[in-house]
Amino acid sequence: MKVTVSRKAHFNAAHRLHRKDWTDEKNNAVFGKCNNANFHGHNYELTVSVSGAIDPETGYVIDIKDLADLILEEVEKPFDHKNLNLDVPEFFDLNPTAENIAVVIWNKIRKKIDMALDLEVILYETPRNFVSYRGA
Ligand SMILES: Nc1nc2c(c(=O)[nH]1)N=C([C@H](O)[C@H](O)COP(=O)(O)OP(=O)(O)OP(=O)(O)O)CN2
Ligand SMILES: [Zn+2]
Repeated sequence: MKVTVSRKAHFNAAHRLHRKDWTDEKNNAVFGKCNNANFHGHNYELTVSVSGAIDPETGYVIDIKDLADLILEEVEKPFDHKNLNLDVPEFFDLNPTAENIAVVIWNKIRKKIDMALDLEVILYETPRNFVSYRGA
C-alpha cells in the first residue's frame, strides 16, 4: 500500500530564457518576451509529493517536518528572491525553464530521501502554467 504525502512551498525568482550558444536574434525568435535582457520574475508555487508505505510504528510515510526542512534548505533558501540565471549555479549553463527548474529541484530532493520512496515535483510558474516531474 502506497500513500502520498505532499508539502507546498513558494519562492519568488527572476529569470531570463536564453541560450548563450545562440545569437540574440535566435534567442528572441524562440523565447520572445521571456528573453528580455533585463529579466522578469515569477511567483513559483511548488508541490513536492513523497509516496511510500506507512511506517507501522510512526504512522508516517515521511515526517512532513523533515520534508519541509528539506525543501527549505534545497529550494527556498537557494532560489527565493534570487536571479536564477545569475545567482544559482545549476542554471549558469542550463536554461531556467519551468521544466528544467522542476528537474533540478527533483534531483536535489531525490538525493536526500529514502530510495524506497517515490518523488514527484509539480512547479507552477504562473497560475496557468505548470510542469510536473517524477524522474526519468
Ligand atoms: N514549455 C515552457 N514554455 C514557456 C516557459 C517554460 O518554462 N516552459 N516559460 C515561459 C516564460 O517564462 C514566461 O514568463 C511565461 O509567462 P507568460 O507567457 O506571460 O505566461 P502567463 O501564464 O503569465 O500568461 P498567459 O496569459 O497565460 O499567456 C514561456 N513559455
Ligand atoms: Zn518567465
